[in-house]
Amino acid sequence: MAELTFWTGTMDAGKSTLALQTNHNHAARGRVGRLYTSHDRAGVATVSSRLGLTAEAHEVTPDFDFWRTTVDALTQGARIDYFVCDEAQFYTRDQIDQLAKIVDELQIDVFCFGILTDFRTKLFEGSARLVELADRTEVLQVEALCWCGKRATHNARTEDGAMVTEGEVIVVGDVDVPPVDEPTVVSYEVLCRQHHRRGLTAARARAVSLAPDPLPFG
Ligand SMILES: Nc1ncnc2c1ncn2[C@@H]1O[C@H](COP(=O)(O)OP(=O)(O)O)[C@@H](O)[C@H]1O
Ligand SMILES: Cc1cn([C@H]2C[C@H](O)[C@@H](COP(=O)(O)O)O2)c(=O)[nH]c1=O
Repeated sequence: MAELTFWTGTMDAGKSTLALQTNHNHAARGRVGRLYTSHDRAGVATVSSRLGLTAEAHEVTPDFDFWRTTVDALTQGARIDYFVCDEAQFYTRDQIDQLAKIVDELQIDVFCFGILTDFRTKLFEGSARLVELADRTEVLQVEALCWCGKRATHNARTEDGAMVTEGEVIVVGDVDVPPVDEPTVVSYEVLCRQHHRRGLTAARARAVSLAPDPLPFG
């Protein structure tokens, strides 16, 4: 029986690496797959892992129809055994519905990878629908860590090291710390819930710890 699987974790947890490994392992056994992604940091129609691997993929835009494209391909004689779908948080609710239908009606395995929540801690549309529909939702075993050493569970968006909670939902970016002298750059940092709640990023925690102690006399 084909399955719809959702692999999730914070940014930098290893999802794209696992997506590429999954594709490699299935292809190595002669299975025929298609790789999909949306808004990858490395550019359009690319799946990229921070470990250096990249692969060509099909770009999923909001109007892309998985069902129609797949039925058309099969009708024209193509063989498809599985899909690997990276950055699935950016897919629409309808697109996830189409993927579930493809699993059930066409017996094609669908492996999805994506983050669960955005910088405001709200579920992404695609991820919410995947949690609702997937046969299995798995959390990646490799732990991304907060600066305090606890498991990171949330994705913070930062500007000049300070956490922000307002803005567009989709802003492509990385978890690298931007150079201090650069103009305002949107970046991301993974945090534990406590530090996300308090807006306490690594830069802010460092600034607080370096602040001089108040004098003992008033
Ligand atoms: N220099 C490195 N050496 C070893 N592992 C690394 C290195 N750089 C990144 N990684 C691993 O790659 C992971 C990020 O992989 P990636 O697939 O890009 O994550 P995601 O798609 O979840 O954002 C990190 O959590 C870390 O385990
Ligand atoms: C939290 C959050 C993230 N994004 C973007 C930033 C990255 O380009 C991707 C996540 O990629 P990764 O492979 O999991 O590191 O999503 C966003 O647009 N909005 C957000 O709230």
